Amino acid sequence: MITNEDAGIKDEGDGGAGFLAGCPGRLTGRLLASAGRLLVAVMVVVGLVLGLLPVAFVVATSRLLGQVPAAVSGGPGAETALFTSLVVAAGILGAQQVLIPVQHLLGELAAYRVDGVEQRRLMAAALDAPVAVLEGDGPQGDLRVAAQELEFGVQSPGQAVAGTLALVARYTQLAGFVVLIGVGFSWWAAAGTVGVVAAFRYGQVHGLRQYAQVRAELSASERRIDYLRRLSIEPAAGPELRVFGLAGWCAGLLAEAYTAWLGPLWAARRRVYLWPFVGYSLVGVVALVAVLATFGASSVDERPVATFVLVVQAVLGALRLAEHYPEADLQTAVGLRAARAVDRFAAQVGPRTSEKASPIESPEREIRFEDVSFRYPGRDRPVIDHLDLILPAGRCTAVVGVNGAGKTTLVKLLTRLYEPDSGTIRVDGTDIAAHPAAGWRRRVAVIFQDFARFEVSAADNIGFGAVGALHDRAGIAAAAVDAGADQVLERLPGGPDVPLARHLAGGTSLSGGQWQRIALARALFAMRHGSSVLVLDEPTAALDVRAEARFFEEFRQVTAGATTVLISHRFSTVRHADQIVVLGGGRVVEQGDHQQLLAADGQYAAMFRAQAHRFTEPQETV
Ligand SMILES: Nc1ncnc2c1ncn2[C@@H]1O[C@H](COP(=O)(O)OP(=O)(O)OP(=O)(O)O)[C@@H](O)[C@H]1O
Repeated sequence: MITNEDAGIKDEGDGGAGFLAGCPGRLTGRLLASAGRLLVAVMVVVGLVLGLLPVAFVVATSRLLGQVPAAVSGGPGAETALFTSLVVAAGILGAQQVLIPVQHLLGELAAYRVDGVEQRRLMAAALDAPVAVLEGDGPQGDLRVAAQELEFGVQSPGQAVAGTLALVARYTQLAGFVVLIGVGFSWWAAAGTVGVVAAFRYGQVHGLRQYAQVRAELSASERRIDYLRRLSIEPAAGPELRVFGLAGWCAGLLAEAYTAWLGPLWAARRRVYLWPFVGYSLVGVVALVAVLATFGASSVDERPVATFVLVVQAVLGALRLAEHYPEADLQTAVGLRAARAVDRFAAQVGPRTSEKASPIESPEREIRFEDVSFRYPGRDRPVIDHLDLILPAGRCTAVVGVNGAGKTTLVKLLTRLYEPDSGTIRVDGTDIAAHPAAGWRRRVAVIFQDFARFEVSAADNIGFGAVGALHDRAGIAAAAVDAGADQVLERLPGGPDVPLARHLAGGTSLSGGQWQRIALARALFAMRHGSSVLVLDEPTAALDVRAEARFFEEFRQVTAGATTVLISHRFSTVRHADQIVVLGGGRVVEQGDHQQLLAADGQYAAMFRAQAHRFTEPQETV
């Protein structure tokens, strides 16, 4: 659960809560650097000019009005002076009209650059993250927030940077008007005007920041809405939603989730945004009345018309700056949220590990689990509990056990997707944790129970077993033959290069068993390119009986010399393994070959007989 302190919403000086909110803090500083110094410098200059132009316009038009009496009375050169002032005022107005789109374009460019940098950081961290981090609740929330904001770019870090730079124009303009009031009328009135603007702005910005904080606190609700929305529109659960008549249930849950999200949001909006805004605005109105009363009390006769008009325009111009800034306020209040999420996520992932680590030696004697224990984060009981196990090199070890016994977890430890809490996994005496994980993984080919189905061609799906050898089309074809996937490839409507995703142009889809053969071929292709440890977690669960029998007939030949770990609930295949290990309670409870374990008449024998019984018992006829 992410607290507000974790989320860094209040602190960090990223703008504070004052009317100058949005000014660069540490985080904004880093993001500004991503936009590029030159671009930021140009934007600051454009902002300064854009801020000064309205002030200059007020001066020019006041001067123009001041020149009218002389022009009317026909004084020498008065008409020319009037015309010059008119041209100057029009020029200023024109320059403003030209610069506003320029400011907008530069802002978009800055946002694009900053979001690009953040997006790359996020993707690098996500692809580098240990599975344990990726599966954690907090990191998942951060990933979602960051990916969503960066993808849509509405209130993204880049927009926060663009918004921050847009404030230069606003506050330059305010400073200009204040100077005009000070010089043209009184510095007390100037200070009063600043006070009015500050009060209004504080109400606006403070409220928005509180609102952003509430949004951050509701991220769990947002995630639930996301899940339900995806459930409703994506094809994965579509068939079951329809067959079990779950559409109404899904719609109801979605409505509930929206209410659970919007209720607190609306309440918070009233609490933190509306009422403080009303309060600060009242303060502002009182100060405004005081300023205007002072001004009204002074006699027009005391000052030239031009000065009077100048001050009136300056006061009104400054007061207009007390409004909500659509180009900056929401962006600076919410936009940094994704950048903080990227920072937090990257901090949990730690420094990047090298993909280029050289592979460590293949096992010659054994892979040994020594007193290994492991507990999933948040779980109170260990899944693997002081486990000792030897996997002889070049032999096939089958691992069996009831559902939830920890077989897949064993594979995750072997492939270093998780690290043991205690104990060591050694390859010929060397601790695998002593080397970069990538170096060890290059020796391991694995098919997980829920293997990946990449939305690329069948050939690439196989080639991803050794991505550096993707060009080895003959090897891919041979691996496909070994896995019995050659017929799948041959029957593909557009050949092996059509994408295996129906929503892609020319794409097609495969059956579960066909996919499993592709995944098998992927692991076997990896074996052709340097992997020597083969891990198969339920490799034939989706294969028909003939395909399974054929696979295991050829399996020994294809995997000859490889250190193989085979997890399966099918005892017809397990029985051929050189060694069979029964896992229970996180430890090895039985070990031996098929005959030895049958003779021992323990758990294995009971499980084997139960399964064999199902196939040999005569079926009752009705
Ligand atoms: N990512 C996870 N986070 C928390 N607990 C997990 C996680 N993955 C698995 N577990 C738990 O660890 C235990 C062992 O799971 P594992 O998948 O290793 O079992 P298994 O022996 O492979 O089961 P099966 O035969 O059903 O595939 C189960 O109780 C499961 O709930």
